Amino acid sequence: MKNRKRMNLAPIKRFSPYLSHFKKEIAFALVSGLIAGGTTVVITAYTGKAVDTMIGKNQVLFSDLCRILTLLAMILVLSVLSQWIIQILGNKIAYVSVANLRKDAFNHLNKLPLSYYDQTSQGNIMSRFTNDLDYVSEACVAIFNTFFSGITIVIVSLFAMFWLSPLLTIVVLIMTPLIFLVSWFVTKASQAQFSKQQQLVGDISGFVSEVVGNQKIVKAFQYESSSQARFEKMNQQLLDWGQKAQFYSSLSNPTSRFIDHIAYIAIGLVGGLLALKGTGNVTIGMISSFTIYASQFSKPFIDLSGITTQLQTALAGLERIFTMMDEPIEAKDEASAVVLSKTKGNVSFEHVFFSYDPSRPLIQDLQLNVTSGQTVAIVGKTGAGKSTLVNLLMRFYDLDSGQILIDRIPIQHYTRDSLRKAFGMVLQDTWLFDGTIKENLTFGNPQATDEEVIACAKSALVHSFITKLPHGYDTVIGSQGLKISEGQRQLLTIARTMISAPPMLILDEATSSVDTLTESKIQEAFLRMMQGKTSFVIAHRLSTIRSADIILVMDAGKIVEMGNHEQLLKNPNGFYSKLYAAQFSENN
Ligand SMILES: Nc1ncnc2c1ncn2[C@@H]1O[C@H](COP(=O)(O)OP(=O)(O)OP(=O)(O)O)[C@@H](O)[C@H]1O
Repeated sequence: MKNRKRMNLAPIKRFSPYLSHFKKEIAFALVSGLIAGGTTVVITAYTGKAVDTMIGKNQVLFSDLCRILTLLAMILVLSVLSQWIIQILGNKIAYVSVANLRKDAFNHLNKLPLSYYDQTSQGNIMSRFTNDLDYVSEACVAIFNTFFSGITIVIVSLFAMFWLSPLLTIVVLIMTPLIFLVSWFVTKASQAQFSKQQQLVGDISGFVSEVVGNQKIVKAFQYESSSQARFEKMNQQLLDWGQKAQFYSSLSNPTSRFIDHIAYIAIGLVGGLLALKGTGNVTIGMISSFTIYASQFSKPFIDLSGITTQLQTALAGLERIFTMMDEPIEAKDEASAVVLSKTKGNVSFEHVFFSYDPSRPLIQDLQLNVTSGQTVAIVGKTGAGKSTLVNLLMRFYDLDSGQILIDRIPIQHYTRDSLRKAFGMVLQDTWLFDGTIKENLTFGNPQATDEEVIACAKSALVHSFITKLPHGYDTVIGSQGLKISEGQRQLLTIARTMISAPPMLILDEATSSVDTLTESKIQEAFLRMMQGKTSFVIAHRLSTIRSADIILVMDAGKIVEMGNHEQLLKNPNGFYSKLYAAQFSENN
């Protein structure tokens, strides 16, 4: 059986509260729609009357004609004004309600747990906020504009036509479904091409951003010609579909005009016969009014046929955004949760079990006690679970069972914000935003004084670099400003963490892309920052590992060995000894 695509109207119900803020505007737009529809119909009737004042050569009733034309001009102003008001109100209702929905959706997005981001691609999330919501606002504008004036025009012109001539009205009513059907078929054919085109545009922009964002890799692997070929293939496809879409949509105007004209002919023919027979007081003016009524009556139907596919696309967009808004947010803080303001930095893991995917157990029965000021170096092969440990400390994910305690209180008894604030994080991916160096440095502590900022920058060994820049601490960095090296970025993030003065630290030692001098600077800055603070370091440098109070050796989510450097080396067959021999003995 053919699988028919049905319109799912549930998203409209869900979207209606966003429209309900605009009751006044909707009422006003409906009144304006009534005026616009009414005046359009009256204008048509008076145009017919004006024609009837010009019966033939030397038979023009000038005074009547002038009176009708003056009246027509006044009604025309009213009609244009009311249509303009409808458009303004329609735009306002559409764009403000979609802006409110976008705000709520972003607010929800901010509260979603990391697991949602793990499962959903970035492009997918972004397209909901851009394309999908754009379709919704465009469809809203189109619907409001068609709806508010269209409905009244259809109703009033139908009454006017019946009042003038029921027989001619039947002719119009027979033609209207035909006009609607033809426009609907043409729109459907072109929209099918347009939506294929839209999807391909999305694919092309994804491809271009991937190639642009990975230019170094593209160049290093000489991917240019393959990427060019792939791009050209997509581009050609886009051109083909675009041309097809344009071909079908170019049919829309001539076909609906053609049927319109057939309707005119039918009205002229039937009207002429009636006039000749003297049936129903049909006049030439009335026939000319009727041709206009016929096109006014059918226009909203033609518009409607154009909107149905637009509406479908918008509904699909609404559904996607609401699906995202239905995703469960991070569990709220417990009602009795306290703020972790001053911590001594005692951290323990008690029988912690955790897995990202229940079918693949990861952290199993992890036990660890860290006392205030200790440095914990976490080492292990790739995929051992080092970053996972950090994710759990920050409560990015909740445990399957067991407890993590800070100062003997389970972390879920603290507010999430205060818990995360208690840790300063410096990861491999340095994050700096477009802005001045000072703004970047004080991001975590906007109240920091200039003296504090400078002291921390000195301690992070980045002050002299900053002062040599053209505008010192006010130098703008980022895409619009100065480009800085990876090592400098690292030092700036270290300074930023020092300025926000967190009681505990989570560090991921970057090993790549810096020269030896910068490397030793970063290491020194790290050590200064760690002084006296409980620190968890995903460690790659031998010196950090050797000087750590506790070395956690992880494998497949378990702590396989624990102790300090000397203790662990005592077991020559142990995991650490082997790791040490493999990775560090040369440097030693
Ligand atoms: N968000 C996630 N969703 C599902 N599985 C994940 C997720 N993050 C990590 N994993 C899996 O959990 C395991 C441990 O990953 P983790 O990132 O903690 O290792 P790691 O020791 O930090 O590795 P590396 O040194 O390579 O960074 C891996 O098998 C990884 O595939």
